[in-house]
Amino acid sequence: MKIMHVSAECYPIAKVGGLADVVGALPKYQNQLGATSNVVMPLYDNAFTRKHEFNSVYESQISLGNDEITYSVLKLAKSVLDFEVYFIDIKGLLFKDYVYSADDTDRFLAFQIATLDWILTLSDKPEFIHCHDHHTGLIPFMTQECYKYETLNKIPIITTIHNAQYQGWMTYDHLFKIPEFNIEKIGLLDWNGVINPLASAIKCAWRITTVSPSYMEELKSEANGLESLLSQESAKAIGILNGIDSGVWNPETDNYIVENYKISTVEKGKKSNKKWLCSEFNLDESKPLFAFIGRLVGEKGAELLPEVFSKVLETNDVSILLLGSGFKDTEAKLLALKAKYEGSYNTFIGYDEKLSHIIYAGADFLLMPSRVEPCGLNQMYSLRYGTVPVVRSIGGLKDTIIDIEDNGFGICHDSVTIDDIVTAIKKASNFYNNKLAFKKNRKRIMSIDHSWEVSANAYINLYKSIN
Ligand SMILES: Nc1ncnc2c1ncn2[C@@H]1O[C@H](COP(=O)(O)OP(=O)(O)O[C@H]2O[C@H](CO)[C@@H](O)[C@H](O)[C@H]2O)[C@@H](O)[C@H]1O
Repeated sequence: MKIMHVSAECYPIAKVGGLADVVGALPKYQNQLGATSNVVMPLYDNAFTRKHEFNSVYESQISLGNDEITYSVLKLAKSVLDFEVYFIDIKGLLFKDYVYSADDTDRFLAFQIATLDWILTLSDKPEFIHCHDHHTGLIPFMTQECYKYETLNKIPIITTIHNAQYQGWMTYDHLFKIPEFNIEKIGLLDWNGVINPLASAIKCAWRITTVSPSYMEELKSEANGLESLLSQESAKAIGILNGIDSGVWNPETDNYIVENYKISTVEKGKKSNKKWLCSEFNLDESKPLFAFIGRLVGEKGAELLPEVFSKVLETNDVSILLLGSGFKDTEAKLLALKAKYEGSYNTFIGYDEKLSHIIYAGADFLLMPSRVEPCGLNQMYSLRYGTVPVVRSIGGLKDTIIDIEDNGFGICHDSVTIDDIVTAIKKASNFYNNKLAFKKNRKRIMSIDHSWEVSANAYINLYKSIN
């Protein structure tokens, strides 16, 4: 079975969020199941590409409207991953020092066209093309409707929605950049009067998946405008829970963390990591340490955090550490709190992979007060590192975390309000003080298995079900 994943991100090559983690792990686990699964992605100007050498396997030109653009398909000179990655290199357009920015429309249009043009030339074509999010959302339409890709129209296209909030909207000024098709089919691109790549993918892909079963259900009533479309197409849609790469996210072997540990040494291991964090960020290690890691955006409930933290720190004996970036206003408010709560609160604005691993290892609790959470990986990483997730029960969080009061192992709250989040933190704090139960729970959560094996197989079965 030959599968080609098409994605804007892939760990460890280029990561903005959870999409990279999934695309960096799923092909590896599919290969372990006997498939030949690889990835095609843009070549960016980043630390990974500067550190590695590439060979060109194909060179040609695409038309993007009136422009003729030269592109190359590159491969790593020496394979460093457990799957093959093909890079679409377009100088001046894709090859930038960022993944996403204001010029995404042309960049990802060019990426999709170059990818399909190149696949057309392959003698050994993929049997399934697996697209991820709206950056690849026009591929199902183009293979189905564009004349030049007619020979690809028997290849099943699967689209996975990692986040339906972002849809890649573009105005009709861009229509002429899409390779020629029967204009009567224009409705397959349209949603509410604009070209909507995610909506188009939902209409045209052979199968739609979301990254958790609950998120699939929730999208039917809340999908940033796509509710009715998702309900209409629900017969070809399924939710498959993400896994985690247990090779990368393993406290026993993780090279990033201060001291490695396993279930039998969890108390000592976590203590060393917490000590390092508390000394680095001037926090009191005798108090329970609550952490937040993620994009500071509305979906994650991030703009409530400054007020939540103030309320909690006024009356509770806790330490809080935040790692993230996003809304400038939220960043400024979070930074401003530092002076007031010196010694029990700190925040690191930015992206730092190594620090995120140490936080999963050293924190006692991980906060995820998400408004929307298609799956969420942070809670699964934190379980593996013996850190108790404090989550809002939604999407994948609902599918993976059970509250301690329901014989579970995490702390859950129902709504995203300041009061609800503060109450959940207080409940977590009380749980921390019940030392025996807390320690027992750490061992319990570390043994929960969320590795990719099961989900990678679910995708293989999905491909097989297409005929
Ligand atoms: N400042 C920072 N420094 C270092 N690391 C940081 C960081 N901010 C975030 N990360 C890392 O980025 C990843 C975030 O993954 P999530 O799945 O939680 O969220 P995201 O919303 O990006 O993904 C979307 O896609 C994924 C994958 O399908 C879904 O799980 C999710 O619900 C959906 O919103 C984790 O590996 C986390 O450690």
